[in-house]
Formats: sequence, C-alpha cells, structure tokens
Amino acid sequence: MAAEARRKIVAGNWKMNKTVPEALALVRELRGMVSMLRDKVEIVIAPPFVALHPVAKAIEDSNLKLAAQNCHWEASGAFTGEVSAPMLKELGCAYVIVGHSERRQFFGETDETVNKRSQAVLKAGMLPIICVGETLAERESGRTLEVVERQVKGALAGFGAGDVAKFVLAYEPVWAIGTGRTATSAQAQEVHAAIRSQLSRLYDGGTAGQVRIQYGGSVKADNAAELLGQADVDGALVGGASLKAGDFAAIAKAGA
Ligand SMILES: O=C(CO)COP(=O)(O)O
Repeated sequence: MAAEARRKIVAGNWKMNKTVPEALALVRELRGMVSMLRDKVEIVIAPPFVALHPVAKAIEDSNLKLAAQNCHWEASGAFTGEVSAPMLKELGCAYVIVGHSERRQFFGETDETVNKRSQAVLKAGMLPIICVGETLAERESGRTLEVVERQVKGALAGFGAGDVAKFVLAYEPVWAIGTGRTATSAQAQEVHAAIRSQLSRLYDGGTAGQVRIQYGGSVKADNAAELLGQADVDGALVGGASLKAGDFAAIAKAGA
C-alpha cells in the first residue's frame, strides 16, 4: 500500500494528567474543534484510567476515539491495582498504548511484557499503539537503529502479518519526550524508514506498507506539519500539547 493510502493517526497521551471534571472540560472543547476533520485524519485520546468511562460518554457520536495508556496481559485475576484489556474494550477503547518509555523506565516494562500486553489487546478486540525509542546515550553511541529494531522485533514476536498490518507503532526517542527538544524531521524519517524496512523483511506482502508509524516527542502545533510531511511518518503521539484543546486540534489539522 502506498504511503498516501495510510490514514494519518494523531493521538493524545494525557499521561497522569486531568481529573474527571478537567478531562470532561477538555473533550467538550476538543470535540467541536476537530469535528470537521472527520474523514481526513484519525484522532485518538488516551486519558487516565479513571476518566475513561466519563470521557467515553462525552465523545459519543464524535470523531474522537478512545485509548488507554496501559493494560495487564491477563484478562482477570489476583493482580491488585491492574486493569485488563477486556475491561478497557467494554468501556469503549479502540486502542491501548503499550510499552511507553515511561513504563519501560519506571515500571519495569520489557520487550517481552510489551509483547504479552499487545497480545491481550488484540485478543480483546482492540489494537495496540506500540512505543519504541532510544535513550540519548544509545543515540550518542550510534545504537539507535539497533535498539529500535530490537524493540520492534520483541513487541511483534509471534504475530501474523494480517494482525501487524493493523497495528500502530510509535517512534518516541526518549530524549525528545517532554524536553522541548524534538527530533528533526530528517532524524524521525530515518528511523521510521528503517522500521518499515525491518517490517518488510519480517512480513510478506503489503504489511510493511500498511503499518502506521507515529512520531512522538515534543510534537507541537508549530512543528507538526513538518514532521507529518515525512514519507514514513503516519501520525503523531502527543504528550504535553494534547492537554490543551487548541494545541491538539492544530496538530490534528496538520495530519489532515
Ligand atoms: O511521550 C509522549 C507521548 O506519548 C510525548 O510527550 P511530549 O509530547 O510531552 O514530549
């Protein structure tokens, strides 16, 4: 599938921000701002767990889709404090973010658990947004592609081409997250092209051309168009700028 056939996907990862009333205020504002983009770009928001249910109600009949920020790999059981994929599906989530670098850094996420969570997400009838990305030390030692390819391979182990084609990958260089230091469009394109080339070696047919690869890391209204204009950049995973309706709507428009 040619690049122009991949529909861009812009997602807001709210991380640990917004109480329920704040979340509702944000989506009520956002809904109207992006309604005209309905057929042009896929728009996803990922509020914290506690806000998912009220937000799901508040975005009914809109062109906003819902994502969770993580899930456990088991469907139910004695896992205090965890949330399962079937629970998220039942609330109306279409996607689950898996393997975010903050979870890898602070919560012991590994390539293996990213893979297990992704399997649970797919089994529950949702799709994973799988995050990969190198640290500054890894980039500076010339290991960016090696690290990212290892993470992609680990996350996708055991999945068939038909499933992978529907997945979303997010390249998020750790040094660009929350730092205001975004990757240049050339740096992003280089890694995105390398991931797509890896996918074409791993899977037959058109799979590599169908997988959407988002860029994440200090995406703002004023750099989104340049990043999203790259041949292999199929969307954005937005942190800080997704917490303001106007900023996030402007980034979504850049993807349209
Ligand atoms: O981690 C991110 C999205 O998942 C990016 O965060 P920032 O946009 O705040 O850099």
